[in-house]
Amino acid sequence: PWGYDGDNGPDQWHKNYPTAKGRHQSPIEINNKEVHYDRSLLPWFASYDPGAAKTILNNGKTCRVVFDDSFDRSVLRGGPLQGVYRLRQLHFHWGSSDDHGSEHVVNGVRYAGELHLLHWNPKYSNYLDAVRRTDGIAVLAIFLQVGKTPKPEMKRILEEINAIKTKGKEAPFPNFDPSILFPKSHDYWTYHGSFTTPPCEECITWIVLREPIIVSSDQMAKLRSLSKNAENEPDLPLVDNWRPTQPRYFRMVSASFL
Ligand SMILES: NS(=O)(=O)c1ccc(NC(=O)NCCCCO)cc1
Ligand SMILES: [Zn+2]
Repeated sequence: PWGYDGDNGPDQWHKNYPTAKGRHQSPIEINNKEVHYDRSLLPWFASYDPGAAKTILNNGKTCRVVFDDSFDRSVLRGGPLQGVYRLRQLHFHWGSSDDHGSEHVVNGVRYAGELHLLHWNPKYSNYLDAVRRTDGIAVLAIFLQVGKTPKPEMKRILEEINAIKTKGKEAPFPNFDPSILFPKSHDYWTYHGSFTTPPCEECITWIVLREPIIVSSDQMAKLRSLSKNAENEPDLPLVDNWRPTQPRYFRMVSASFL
């Protein structure tokens, strides 16, 4: 199956997932020179119910928190979006050291990691139907920057890491409102793109926050202590689960800020 290593890595994905060579792939480089300020862009709002949080799991590719998305319980609205989008899961991408790991790159800057909060459009009957639509999915992306004064709210997720060390491990993760992880500023860039992993469907309205959240080097090391193998297999560190930037082609990246 696909992965991030040489033989099954991002350059090979298109062999089994032809969409990976599409014209609307993610992630991309976001460069100030090519961004268009769009003063008609509205602010975005998240209204999340902490009770919607269910479990945290290691699927061998990332660390994912799953939410109850059986009704409009935790939603994202505004920004470039029409209507509300339901929060389904959040997960992370990170590197093997603090100097890289994010998927999107801003003016040549790679961050240590990137948090993705994935939402789907309930005008479609279910998630799998939404991933087949260009306006089916909205991902809020937040950069993780290593610094001295880490965000205490990250602790809750990282404390659970010990319970999901290996692939397939899952633990209850109740009472969690991910909006506590948001940075102060809601400034964002937005563009149309894809899943950053196979099948790489081009169904995502990306909302990439300009302001990173600060995490500690120890917190990044905690993420890197996850293994991509199952419990009874040789230990393989789960690191560098990020896709390199893809060609922007004829897409416009809009900014909500000057
Ligand atoms: N990194 S990302 O673009 O936010 C992302 C989110 C979900 C997924 N995969 C996912 O939801 N799989 C479930 C069914 C996919 C439909 O083919 C892949 C990448
Ligand atoms: Zn992601």
